[in-house]
Amino acid sequence: MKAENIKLGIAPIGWTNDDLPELGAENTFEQCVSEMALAGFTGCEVGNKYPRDIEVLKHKLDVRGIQICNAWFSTFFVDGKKEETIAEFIKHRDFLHAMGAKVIGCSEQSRSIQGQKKAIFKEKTIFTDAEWELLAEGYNELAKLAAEKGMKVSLHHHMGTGVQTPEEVDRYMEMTNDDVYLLFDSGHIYYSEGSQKAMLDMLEKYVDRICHVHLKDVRDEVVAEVKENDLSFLEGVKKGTFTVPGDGVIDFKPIFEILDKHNYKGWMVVEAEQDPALANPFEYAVKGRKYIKDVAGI
Ligand SMILES: O=C1C[C@@H](O)[C@H](O)[C@@H](O)C1=O
Ligand SMILES: [Co+2]
Repeated sequence: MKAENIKLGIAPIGWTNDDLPELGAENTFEQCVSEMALAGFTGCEVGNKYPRDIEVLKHKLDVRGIQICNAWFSTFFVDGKKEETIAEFIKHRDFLHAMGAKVIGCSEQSRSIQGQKKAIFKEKTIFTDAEWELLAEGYNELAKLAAEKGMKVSLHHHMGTGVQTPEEVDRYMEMTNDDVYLLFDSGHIYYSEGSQKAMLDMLEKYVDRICHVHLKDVRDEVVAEVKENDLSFLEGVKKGTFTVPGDGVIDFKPIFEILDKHNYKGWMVVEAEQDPALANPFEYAVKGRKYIKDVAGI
């Protein structure tokens, strides 16, 4: 890949999982960001243990050569919470802007089952036509608010949410304006469809409206167990659904080729939530970084 186009980050979720606080409770913020830098990354997303004071956070990241590139934001437009979502979004946008980030990765969490004890393959939420209108209207508005600060808003397609499958991503992309973007997460689309082709088709189709990339690998044998036993998303995470690129079933070479062919400019963020007691986060960060070097040449 063209090194000048790409910045490489890693998410803190491999050290401490905010969705499952018992995973990695022992890992400190300092350990996490030091190990990210030591593994060869220059950016990261934001976790619950990060200091919220902008100057303190900037300092602790600057000395390690790390910058914030994005942070998750939950929207609730379908639940009818437009005003609350927008008020929270503005605070989140301003925090990210102060930290120097250019993108805001959102997820529509209305009726999401990703944090619930429900069978992830059987009980996902489906939006009605009227709910899709609420979603699109909300994201069109977020894009304008992001643009006020020279930023881009994106939606993270995600297991267990109303925007998970290729058809749902198509609908989101069709119903929103061209200044509303997609956050591409290799692991979530592979998990949803069980297919490398579906993952690449989605990337190729929307690459020009993708403004942020999560690199997540998947263990097929864990997905099979999740399906067979009607496990929830988080039960799967604990068992090791996800891992770093190069450690699972996904071939990332064509992902890198598509991004490169279309001159994608931005961040690729390794995001591999798994139990840090079983998968040492530093060692897995090094492993993911080495795979990217070997396969993408950067
Ligand atoms: O971007 C993400 C943020 C996490 O909290 C989420 O559950 C994970 O799977 C993901 O892709
Ligand atoms: Co992600």
